[in-house]
Amino acid sequence: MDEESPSSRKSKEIEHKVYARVGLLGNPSDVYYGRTMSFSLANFWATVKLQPSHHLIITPHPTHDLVQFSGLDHLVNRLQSEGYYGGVRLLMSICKVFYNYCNENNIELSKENFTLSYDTNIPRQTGLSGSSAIVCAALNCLLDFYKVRHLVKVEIRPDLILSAEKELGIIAGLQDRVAQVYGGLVYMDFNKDHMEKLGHGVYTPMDTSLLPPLQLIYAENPSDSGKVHSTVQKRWLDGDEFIVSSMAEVADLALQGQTAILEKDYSKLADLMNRNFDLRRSMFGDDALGSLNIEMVEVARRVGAASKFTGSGGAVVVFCPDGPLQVKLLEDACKEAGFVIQPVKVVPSYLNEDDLKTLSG
Ligand SMILES: Nc1ncnc2c1ncn2[C@@H]1O[C@H](COP(=O)(O)OP(=O)(O)O)[C@@H](O)[C@H]1O
Ligand SMILES: O=C(O)[C@H]1O[C@H](OP(=O)(O)O)[C@H](O)[C@@H](O)[C@@H]1O
Ligand SMILES: [Mg+2]
Repeated sequence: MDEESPSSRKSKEIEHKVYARVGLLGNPSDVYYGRTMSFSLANFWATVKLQPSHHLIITPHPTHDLVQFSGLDHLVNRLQSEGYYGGVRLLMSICKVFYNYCNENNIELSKENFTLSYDTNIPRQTGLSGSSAIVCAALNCLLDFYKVRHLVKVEIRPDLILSAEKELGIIAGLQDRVAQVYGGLVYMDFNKDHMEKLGHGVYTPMDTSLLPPLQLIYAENPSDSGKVHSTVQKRWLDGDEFIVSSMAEVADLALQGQTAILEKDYSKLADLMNRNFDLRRSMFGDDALGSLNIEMVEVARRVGAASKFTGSGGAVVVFCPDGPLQVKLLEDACKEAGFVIQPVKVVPSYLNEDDLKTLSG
């Protein structure tokens, strides 16, 4: 085989950055044929780098995929706080899903190999979609490396990213992946008819400047979306009436929220956000949500702000309807409680021309 010079390999290097996401309204109904409104969060991101190489190599991250420890106590502490998994399995899984999708759709892939590595500053397992940011960035690298971006429709990409996580037994929904493929603020309808007919939801990008200033609170608090969802998913599949009707109400909040945002009716938005969390709490129960997560929501509510989880737990999105003085009160309360608070920065849509050409309609 031809030996390439290091500089020629470097010039073929591909890197993609994908941001965290905030579920603003309607989550977790995306897992249950509902609706959500979510946006891509500029505060945190994951990057995946692809370099052409002789063999196909998945590089473990030096800290997120730690395999060398100072001793047994270090190993055990690490497993207790962060669990067994980092991002390697995510990268492997998206490679498999991508390869199978291309095969099934007669998309020819050249025989070249690559080395994939990743980095992320998205707080780990905090419901900010750290997992799908890594998968989405890797998919973007593969699409460009094999030059098949124009052959894989934008609407299908969130399904591929989700399949990569389902493959690993992680229960998750599409909202994260849609926000991360599209960028910006997106209203999503996962109605069963659409999903069955089209194979994906209906995604409507919205103007991010319609959003009021929002705050993000988070804690170092790994929560596993798969574990959090498992009991509720089982009850939903069994047709549990309370779960089915509550989930339908959660989905309806996103529909009402779309109108509220378009009309800049922010007091309505505040009510919808609060109701969203209250419904989650009644369905999942306090034990599954965890006291620290509940406290993050309550800290905000004690200063009169509206708050809810960004994802399945670990981070909270807050709206202070009374403005900067209320934000200051919230900052003080977070400091006292030991939570990190940051103003939300929203990422504008980042579909490029090739992506837009694949959009149907
Ligand atoms: N920051 C991270 N670095 C490395 N791997 C991560 C990170 N966050 C999540 N993962 C991987 O993704 C899996 C699922 O994470 P998940 O519970 O969905 O968290 P999140 O809310 O961040 O998406 C984890 O078990 C782990 O394998
Ligand atoms: O429970 C939720 O709101 C979300 O949980 C998962 O996101 P995560 O960031 O991993 O907590 C899931 O992937 C989403 O689809 C749910 O809406
Ligand atoms: Mg996740």
